[in-house]
Amino acid sequence: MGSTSTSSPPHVVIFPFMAQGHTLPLLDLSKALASRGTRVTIITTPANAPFILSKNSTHPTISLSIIPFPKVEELPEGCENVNHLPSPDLFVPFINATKLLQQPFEDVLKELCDCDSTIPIGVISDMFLPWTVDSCCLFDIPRIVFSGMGVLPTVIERNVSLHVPCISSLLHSEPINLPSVPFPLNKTDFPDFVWRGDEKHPMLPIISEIEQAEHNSWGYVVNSFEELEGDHVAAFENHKETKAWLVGPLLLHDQSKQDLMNSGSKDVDQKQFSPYIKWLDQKMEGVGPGNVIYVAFGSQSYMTDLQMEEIALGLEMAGQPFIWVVRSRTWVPPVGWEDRVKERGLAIRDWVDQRGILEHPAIGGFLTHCGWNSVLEGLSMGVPLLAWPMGAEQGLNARYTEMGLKAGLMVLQERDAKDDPMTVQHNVICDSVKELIRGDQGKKARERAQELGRKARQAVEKGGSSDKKLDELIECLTLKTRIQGRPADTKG
Ligand SMILES: O=c1ccn([C@@H]2O[C@H](COP(=O)(O)OP(=O)(O)O[C@H]3O[C@H](CO)[C@@H](O)[C@H](O)[C@H]3O)[C@@H](O)[C@H]2O)c(=O)[nH]1
Repeated sequence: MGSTSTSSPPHVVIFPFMAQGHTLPLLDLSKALASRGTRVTIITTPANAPFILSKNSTHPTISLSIIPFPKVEELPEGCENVNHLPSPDLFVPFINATKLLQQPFEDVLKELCDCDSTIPIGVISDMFLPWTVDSCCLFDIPRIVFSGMGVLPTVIERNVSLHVPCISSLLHSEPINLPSVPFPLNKTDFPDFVWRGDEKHPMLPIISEIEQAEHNSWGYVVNSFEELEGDHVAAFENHKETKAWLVGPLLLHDQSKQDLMNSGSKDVDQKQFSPYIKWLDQKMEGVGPGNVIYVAFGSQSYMTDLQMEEIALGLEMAGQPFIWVVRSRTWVPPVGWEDRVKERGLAIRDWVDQRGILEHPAIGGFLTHCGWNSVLEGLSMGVPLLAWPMGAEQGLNARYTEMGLKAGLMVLQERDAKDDPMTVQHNVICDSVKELIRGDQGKKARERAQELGRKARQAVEKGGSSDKKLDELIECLTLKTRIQGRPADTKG
């Protein structure tokens, strides 16, 4: 058994899943690790590299290792990111294609392990890359899982499978009360294939692979913090049979903003002069703080043109200034709409700096699909949420925000006879926006969001709960390597 060289800094390999909602938090984690003296190698593919480089260019101890994305018949040529899939039906073929990254990934690990100073103390890889656990075993490197979600959805999904034998037979309106969940749920808060009891759903074999790989992994890092979800960590660890480190909100660790300010980098100039930030500055002068509603539904949601139309009309009717990130490639606004709202609305058909928008004092609320990153980003900036879940675990996040944290309101979405969601009408959107920005319930939600934002910032400050957990994670990995010997020492 060899001894750990004290001269080289600990080295962690990070392998994000190719979807912005999964990549962004791991880039934040990379920066947080790098700022603690850890060397980081991020694994990615050619088409994803420019985005990662644009976010990480200021950290000399973070490097990129680029492996080729496989050519697969079912996927459009050059499509290397879930956000560029033309249809959600291609999600499963995309996941299956990523399995072909295993050999090139192992080639990278081999190269790193061949040199004493670059042997990784751990690999942090996304849950959607379950096969990485086998690669890690091959080189005797601990694999740590990152799911992108919070703690509670996992605990809730586990509890429902234990306590509600046939969720699909429940009525939509029937409340589900689960032990250790302090608010009632509806069956449609769960992912579709869970509450519909669809045993042939193509995601099920993938979930089973993910669970098996988690079982063989060394631990879990979670983008959440003790003060938010600490009560549910024991149940989470119990279910996953592994230890969980709550190290979030990861976005708040980001020191690069400060670094950039100090270095006078052009990224800061770009941010200051981005048209929507200038527009928000003007709104601040005109209508004061907390009056603009920010509307965005993450990087993966799909919406009908009819629903887009209702949102446009609802925002117009609400009379509140708004910024709306429009992801649809097909929708065109109703005739005259743009002229009618041009004084107080901005519809952007591009990738925006969501965090930059949310931290602007003009923002008073966030109409969101409740992807976990959006929830954390809104709350970290003290912005109350108007929750409109659209899939995955978002229904659970939405219910938690509204009833558990009391930091948001929900858009009322009716369901048809088959329990499919119906188009939300413009008057519902209008009333919900008005209540969030100007109503009493919105005021209470804002106060709660601001309180949670303060707690979130404390968690990542020096000595805060997430700051300590991150130190502990590096320490445990380093110690494990010291005790067991470096992976290279165990080879032939
Ligand atoms: O123009 C844009 C659009 C999005 N974002 C960022 O992209 C991320 C989107 O993440 P999230 O809000 O979590 O939404 P999704 O992209 O839908 O996330 C997927 O991944 C999440 C984490 O696992 C899950 O909670 C969601 O259900 C799942 O849909 C956030 O950081 C946003 O700030 C931008 O910066 N600019």
